Amino acid sequence: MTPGTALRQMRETTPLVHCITNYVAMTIAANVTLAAGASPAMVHAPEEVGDFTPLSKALTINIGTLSAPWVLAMRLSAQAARTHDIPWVLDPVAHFATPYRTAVAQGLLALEPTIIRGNASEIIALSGGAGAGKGADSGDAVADAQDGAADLARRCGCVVVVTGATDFVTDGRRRAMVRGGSDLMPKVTALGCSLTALIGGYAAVAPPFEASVAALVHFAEAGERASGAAGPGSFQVAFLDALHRIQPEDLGEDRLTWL
Ligand SMILES: Nc1ncnc2c1ncn2[C@@H]1O[C@H](COP(=O)(O)OP(=O)(O)O)[C@@H](O)[C@H]1O
Ligand SMILES: Cc1ncsc1CCOP(=O)(O)O
Ligand SMILES: [Mg+2]
Repeated sequence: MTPGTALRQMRETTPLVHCITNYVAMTIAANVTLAAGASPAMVHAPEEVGDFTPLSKALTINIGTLSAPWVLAMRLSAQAARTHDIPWVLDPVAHFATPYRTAVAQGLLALEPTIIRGNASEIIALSGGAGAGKGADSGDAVADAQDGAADLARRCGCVVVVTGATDFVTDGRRRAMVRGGSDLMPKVTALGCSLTALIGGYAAVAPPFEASVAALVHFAEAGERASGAAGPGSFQVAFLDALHRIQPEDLGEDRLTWL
């Protein structure tokens, strides 16, 4: 499925995306997902996620701001997604930073995410390498994460997305890069988390690899359109507008390079 077709289907069906994300990201991730064309719901109480996930067309789990009840909710919803065959996306924010975070990420990995999306430092560490990341921001180049990402994809039977100046996506067999965006994107907090939520929206209507590519192309196009902004503040506004204004025919596959 092409990115344009995926966007058309997402907008026609406005899939409900169950998002468990962090306190920093909640508003922008919801706005990004809405602007692009899906319907996000931020639901994280352990008491209700087991009932809510099965109502959704996709689930996204982001470990940015953890605490024990959230971790329980993450596990319960990932288990529900597996039981009901709902695609789910893992965003392992800074999972290497503390033993607690590492253990939570490994526990979620065992629940077989459909797609993993992280920056280069996160994916290098998740694939067993030693990255330069310290917190939520990457300290590594996407190129250095590619082989580890492909190994991780094969080992986990999932699609792995590595983001940065140029993005990379692999299912362990196919490898593609997506170019575009703006160097203002890493200056706005939680855009990576927002991309994870949007990948959920696309995963509701397209197979995991194609869904990932479509979300990356949509972000790359919107980032480029907003790149004339004076700084990160007005960029965020222009980026949301661009996500909304982009039409299926704007999502050309010319941004994609097969490796
Ligand atoms: N230097 C850059 N140039 C263009 N786009 C970028 C750049 N850095 C990050 N992006 C884009 O920003 C989005 C978030 O990616 P990233 O910053 O890697 O995630 P995270 O916020 O999780 O660290 C992605 O769409 C990515 O393509
Ligand atoms: C700053 C911060 N701290 C904990 S989660 C978070 C947001 C990270 O967002 P992203 O990974 O998209 O930059
Ligand atoms: Mg991130």
